[in-house]
Amino acid sequence: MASSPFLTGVHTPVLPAHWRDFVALTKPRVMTLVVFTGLCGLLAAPGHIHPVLAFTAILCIALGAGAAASLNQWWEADIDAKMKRTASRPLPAGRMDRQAALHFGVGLSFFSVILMGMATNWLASAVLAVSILFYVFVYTIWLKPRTAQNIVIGGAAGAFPPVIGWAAVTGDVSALPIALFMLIFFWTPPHFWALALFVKTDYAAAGIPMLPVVSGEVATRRQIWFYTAIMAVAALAPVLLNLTGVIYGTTALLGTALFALFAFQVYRRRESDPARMKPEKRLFKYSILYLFLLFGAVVVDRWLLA
Ligand code: HEM
Ligand SMILES: CC(C)=CCC/C(C)=C/CC/C(C)=C/COP(=O)(O)OP(=O)(O)O
Repeated sequence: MASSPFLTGVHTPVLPAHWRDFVALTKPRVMTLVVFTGLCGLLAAPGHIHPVLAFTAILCIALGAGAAASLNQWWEADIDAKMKRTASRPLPAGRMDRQAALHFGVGLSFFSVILMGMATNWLASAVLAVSILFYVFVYTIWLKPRTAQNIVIGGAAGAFPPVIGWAAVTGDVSALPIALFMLIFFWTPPHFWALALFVKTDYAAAGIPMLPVVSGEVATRRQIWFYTAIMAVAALAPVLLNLTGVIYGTTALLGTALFALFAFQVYRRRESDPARMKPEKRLFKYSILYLFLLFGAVVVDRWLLA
């Protein structure tokens, strides 16, 4: 973009942003999995919800997650500008005014939370509100710039969608959605730190105290392994507690064994072998497939065994 006399700073151009930039602001690729886990929570819940209301509930999760992502980028425009991975986002690239991102994020937050309450119930609406507030205030504003454990606690925000989906149908929260919350909660550290191992130079440049930057690679690899072990317990908990059936049981067992193998390879790794995909990259990619598979299995189980 050519520089404009109306610019008040690098990140605050005066121009109407393209609709595509508003879509980009919602981090659509990451949110596919967020929405999928919410959908699975909804489909696994006992009871009945009208398809139109079910669709509205999932739409609200998507809009709420998009709103939270927009507010995250509104707050982090300067940080994003310093990292190669994020420098081309609408705000650091100067394609959108910061105020527009703020208004979009706040407006969408209210819209999604209120619509959720009107279409389903106010428990689902309240949990959606908590997850947005948690991502923006607890993770983005408070923990992320301060501690290397930022994603462990702050990552809880991303674990709420299955609880929201479940609550939208049942109006309450029981053992299975709590187990699914735990699964995502303990999945997040290996998911993110695996990625942080191969983009850590970016976080160092932006002054964000991500674990590999602060404690080094060896400690990060150890922590990935540690959280994978806890995640394995969370993944198998629904089976042990008899909350799911044989399809989830088999998927969780095999899927988690492979996750543990990849995490162990990350833990053991000392030197790079340029000929092969880095173990951390493999673990990161697999972490996404893993969650899709396990959540899908919860739903298949519920519908086949119903
Ligand atoms: C605080 C917690 C988390 C952090 C810091 C984190 C960070 C990241 C980062 C930096 C990427 C790289 C790609 C990008 O920037 O678009 C990524 C990718 C991804 N994350 Fe996470 N993540 C977290 C939690 C989650 C959760 C809870 C989910 C869904 C349940 C999720 C799903 C994904 C997916 C699907 C991708 C791949 C996107 C693509 O294909 O480009 N993440 N994550
Ligand atoms: C329903 C609802 C509100 C869900 C929230 C979903 C949620 C919190 C997902 C977390 C995933 C995510 C985009 C992390 C990025 O971290 P980052 O922002 O530190 O990544 P960056 O370095 O790419 O900006």
